Amino acid sequence: MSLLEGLEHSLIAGEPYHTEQHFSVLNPATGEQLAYVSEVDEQGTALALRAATETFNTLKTTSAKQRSEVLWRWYELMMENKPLLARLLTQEQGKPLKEAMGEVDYAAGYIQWYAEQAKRSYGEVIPANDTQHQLSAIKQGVGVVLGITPWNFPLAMITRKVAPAYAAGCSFILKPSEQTPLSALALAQLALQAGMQKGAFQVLLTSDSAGLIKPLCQNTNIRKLTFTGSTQIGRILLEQCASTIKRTSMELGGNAPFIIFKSANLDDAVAGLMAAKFRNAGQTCVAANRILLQQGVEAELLPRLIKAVDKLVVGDGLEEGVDIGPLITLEAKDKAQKLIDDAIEKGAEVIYQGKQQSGLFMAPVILTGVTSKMKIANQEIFAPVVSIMSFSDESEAIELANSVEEGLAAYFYSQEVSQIHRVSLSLDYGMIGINEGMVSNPVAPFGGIKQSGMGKEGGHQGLDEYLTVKYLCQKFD
Ligand SMILES: NC(=O)c1ccc[n+]([C@@H]2O[C@H](COP(=O)([O-])OP(=O)(O)OC[C@H]3O[C@@H](n4cnc5c(N)ncnc54)[C@H](O)[C@@H]3O)[C@@H](O)[C@H]2O)c1
Ligand SMILES: N[C@@H](CC=O)C(=O)O
Repeated sequence: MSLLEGLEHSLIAGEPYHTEQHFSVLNPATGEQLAYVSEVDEQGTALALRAATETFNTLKTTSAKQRSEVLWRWYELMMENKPLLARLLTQEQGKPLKEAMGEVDYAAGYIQWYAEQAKRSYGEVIPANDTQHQLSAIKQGVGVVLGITPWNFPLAMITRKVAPAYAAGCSFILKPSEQTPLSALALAQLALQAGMQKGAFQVLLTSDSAGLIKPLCQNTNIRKLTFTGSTQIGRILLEQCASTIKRTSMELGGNAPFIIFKSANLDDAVAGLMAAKFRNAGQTCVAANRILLQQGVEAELLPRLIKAVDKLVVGDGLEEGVDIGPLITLEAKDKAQKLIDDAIEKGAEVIYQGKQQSGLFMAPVILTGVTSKMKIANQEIFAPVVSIMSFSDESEAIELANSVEEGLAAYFYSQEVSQIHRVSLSLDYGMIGINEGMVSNPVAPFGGIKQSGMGKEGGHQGLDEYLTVKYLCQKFD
């Protein structure tokens, strides 16, 4: 069977699960229906829970080496199917094909990393205070995991959860975004082909996330929830998990400052900003949301920025040469336009406006004179809009940067060694790009602080999210 056949049903205990209720998956570039997928029902959910619980027990009898080998095979299958996966991703999510190819590599990179890390969940021997005891700490899989993922990275946001969970010996039930379920199903089919147990990675499809997820959050068989999405939904899920004291990881929204100091190499800063702002049409959690420009560099920097932005091509991501695909929905485009209008009303100036676009496409916009009073500085724009604020000195830049409730990623450009040291320590963010606009990397701990969430994905830290530490205290006669 081709990878793309049968991507219409939830995948439960290794089989497609058919129901009568359906919802449409649309291509945001063309509006055409890509698939008409079935909604999981209560029976299907119960079946998935049973399979996940049984599989967690089976996984206890597998070695780390066996799980590592399955992950390696899954990685290889992803790479073998890279063009198919990338095309499907562009069709359901909209990002340009070259970015989709990059996401396949990035997503597979997490599987490869955790194939290696699976064998390294070391425990420790603890020196006892006497000679009659041996104390140690071992690590074990946390149990059945529920994962909920967004639409903006339909592959990578899944593999960076499922791969470490499986490496740790956990079974996983995924509820992907209703906008991008097909990539999730394709990933799960490849995992099965790679030899993953049938209940190890199951996918539940629904357009009623709230209805499906609330009882699962309250279910005692599920020991962990890992969520990637907005802060607003993260808050609701934390409340729902409180009754069963579930372990949680929360990868939530950002509002990244991108600070350009006088001492920066301005060509590098523009290149970094283009990557941090325009990847995925601005729809990334780590997108540069507030560009903080030191007074005095505008005259040199802005013409370079305008020149780079003017080269961007907006269009269907499947077309050659396209840099910016459609936004995910009309609401997303309307929201971005409202943020621009509010900023203009409060005194911001549009210094660049690309050619107006129809449908879900949006041309790049550059605004200057943005202040903290404007809505655009206080929420994720999630669109190709560069929003520029200005500051006079380093302490003002840090105060402005830290003035929001989010703390996911921040970026700054400077060539002064002592300034780099000071600013790195002062920014209240989980990830800092220093003279670099792209921080994402499977080998490093990705995650935010403050209201951007808790927990890490990637790095050796990402495995610990799925492990519990058990202390063993053994007495000798
Ligand atoms: N920190 C990170 O690593 C990271 C990565 C990617 C995206 N994000 C954030 O995700 C957001 C964009 O994604 P989105 O629009 O899909 O976010 P969202 O919060 O609307 O939805 C995320 C997921 O939650 C589900 N969901 C929605 N309401 C729910 C409910 N009441 N109960 C249970 N599940 C529910 C959705 O169906 C989707 O699968 C942005 O805020 C972005 O910053 C964060
Ligand atoms: N862009 C992030 C995901 C958030 O949207 C990443 O690179 O992993």
